Amino acid sequence: MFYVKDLKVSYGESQVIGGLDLELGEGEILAVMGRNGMGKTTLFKSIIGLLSQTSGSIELEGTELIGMPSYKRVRNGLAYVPQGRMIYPKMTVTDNIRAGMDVSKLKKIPPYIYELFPVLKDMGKRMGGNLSGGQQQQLAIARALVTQPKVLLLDEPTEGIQPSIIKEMARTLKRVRDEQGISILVAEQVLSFTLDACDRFLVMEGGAIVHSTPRESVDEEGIKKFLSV
Ligand SMILES: Nc1ncnc2c1ncn2[C@@H]1O[C@H](COP(=O)(O)OP(=O)(O)OP(=O)(O)O)[C@@H](O)[C@H]1O
Repeated sequence: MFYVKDLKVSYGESQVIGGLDLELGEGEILAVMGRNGMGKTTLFKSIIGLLSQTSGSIELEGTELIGMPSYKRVRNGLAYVPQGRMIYPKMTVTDNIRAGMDVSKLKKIPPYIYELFPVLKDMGKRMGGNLSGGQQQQLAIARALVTQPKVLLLDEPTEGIQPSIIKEMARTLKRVRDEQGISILVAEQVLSFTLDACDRFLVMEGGAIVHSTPRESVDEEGIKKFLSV
């Protein structure tokens, strides 16, 4: 349902991704793993349309997204939670969630958002910036979900989050997939999290995919080697 084909991305003269292919299946949770600087964020930013020097094909349910500005990609069913979350710190939690609703034309925050993230209901009137890291990550995911995407892109969602909350986030992602039918592409360095959450694993090195394996046959030691410096 979602394909990236022969994706090339450059910053000025330097090509960081040189012809990458990937496929995300219907209802799949796919991990893109790799050390810092291997190109995960560049891949995600180019998929959502934040980088201008991008070529190739990015196709969502038959629609070509290359060349479209980000807001049109979101209207076509992509949602993006960037690394560092980027919630609005001086807006309330409720208004942060509502910020995603222009796209979907939802009038009310759907009940499933609060079923997934009860804390966001309790803290609705607080400023986004006053939430803990884990709560801000939940808020960023909630804001992405109210756009009613087909594909959710998450860039290092566990960064700066406590281990107990990381476990909970893996369960949440599976609920999002199971209950909302959303396919998920997640960039990560934390293997315990992707082992809990993901159906398939890709490893990026130097802007290319160098390893691909389904969850059932994952070689943990092999992936750890890719992740260690
Ligand atoms: N704005 C930029 N201009 C020039 N080069 C960049 C820019 N952003 C990233 N790069 C380079 O592109 C490569 C890939 O970086 P990228 O941030 O995509 O990696 P990453 O795997 O997401 O790492 P991290 O986990 O640290 O975000 C690196 O060599 C980086 O130095």
